[in-house]
Amino acid sequence: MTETRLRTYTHLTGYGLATLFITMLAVQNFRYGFYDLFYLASGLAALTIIGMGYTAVARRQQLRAPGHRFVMAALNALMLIALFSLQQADISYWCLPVILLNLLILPLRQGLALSLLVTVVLGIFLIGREPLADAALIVFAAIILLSTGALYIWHYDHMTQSAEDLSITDPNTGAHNARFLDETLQKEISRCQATGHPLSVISLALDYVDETRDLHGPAGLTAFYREATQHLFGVIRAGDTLYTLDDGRFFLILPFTPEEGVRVIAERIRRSIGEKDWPVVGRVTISLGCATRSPRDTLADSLRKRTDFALKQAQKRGHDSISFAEGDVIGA
Ligand SMILES: Nc1nc2c(ncn2[C@@H]2O[C@H](COP(=O)(O)OP(=O)(O)OP(=O)(O)O)[C@@H](O)[C@H]2O)c(=O)[nH]1
Repeated sequence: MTETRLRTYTHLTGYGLATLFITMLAVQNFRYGFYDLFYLASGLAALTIIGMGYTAVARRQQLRAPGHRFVMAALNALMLIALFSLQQADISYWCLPVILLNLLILPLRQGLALSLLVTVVLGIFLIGREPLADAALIVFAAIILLSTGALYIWHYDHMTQSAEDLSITDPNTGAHNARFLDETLQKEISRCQATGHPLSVISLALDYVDETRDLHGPAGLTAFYREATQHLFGVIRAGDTLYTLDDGRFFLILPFTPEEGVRVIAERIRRSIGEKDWPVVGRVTISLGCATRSPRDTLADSLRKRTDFALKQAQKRGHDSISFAEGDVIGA
């Protein structure tokens, strides 16, 4: 299940349960003739129903959906205004589920800020009206609810983020992995089609891999890939992204980079890797295949194929060289 769909279900369930609970309160108060509380509950129920409608309408944007902020702000404001204007201590219990609903519906910081505000206002109201022990009990319950809910949601957010990072990161090098490459490259291509900005890519491989593995073992090769990743991160500019592929190749996506630009950066990378004395493996060389997106490259796959072909050309013509998808070669 995607995060967007999960949030849609969570928001619908949260608003749905709140609507059920508040409607029961409305009916109960109507039966006993507490019309003020009946009107208050009806107003709150109307807001939670609006929240459900908004969730359904904006179901594809649930990760951002700014409308929830307004619904929840109105719900909290109505509750606090009623607390002071109706002067009924019973309403203080209604604040408890609202605190939980804030945390469930809003992003953690906003939910926490709103719930803290409700708790503080609730405390001020109760201390002025109720015996201290009763006031302390309700405020304590609100704080327990608030901290448990916030802690749980923080933990969930953290776990989701870690799982997401792990699924797109190569565990050895710390760069992004092949799965994320396809996703990002397709997005970059679509962006270029819309804006007309240039886009270039580089496929990069260590020369004489088998010999290096024989000489220094798989651990030596792994150490080189790790070091080279850090080196490349230092060479490329912000906005460029680096990927390590399963066969030991590196791939670079260079947004806003025209053909002349990719020639500059490719040569810079080739030279800087060749000049460095690497731990374990010592001096090494690399080959690079480069391509700049043409209007024919509407799919990530076609741009990757052209780049891989250019890399093969570079490797065929002698190592320590750069080949461009058009066939130009510079270097050794
Ligand atoms: N994507 C990307 N392009 C680069 C990088 N370095 C150089 N280029 C390209 O090469 C061109 C010339 O780069 P440089 O020789 O460093 O000249 P520059 O005037 O300092 O480059 P910028 O001010 O970064 O545009 C740039 O305009 C870019 O298109 C890099 O790290 N990443």
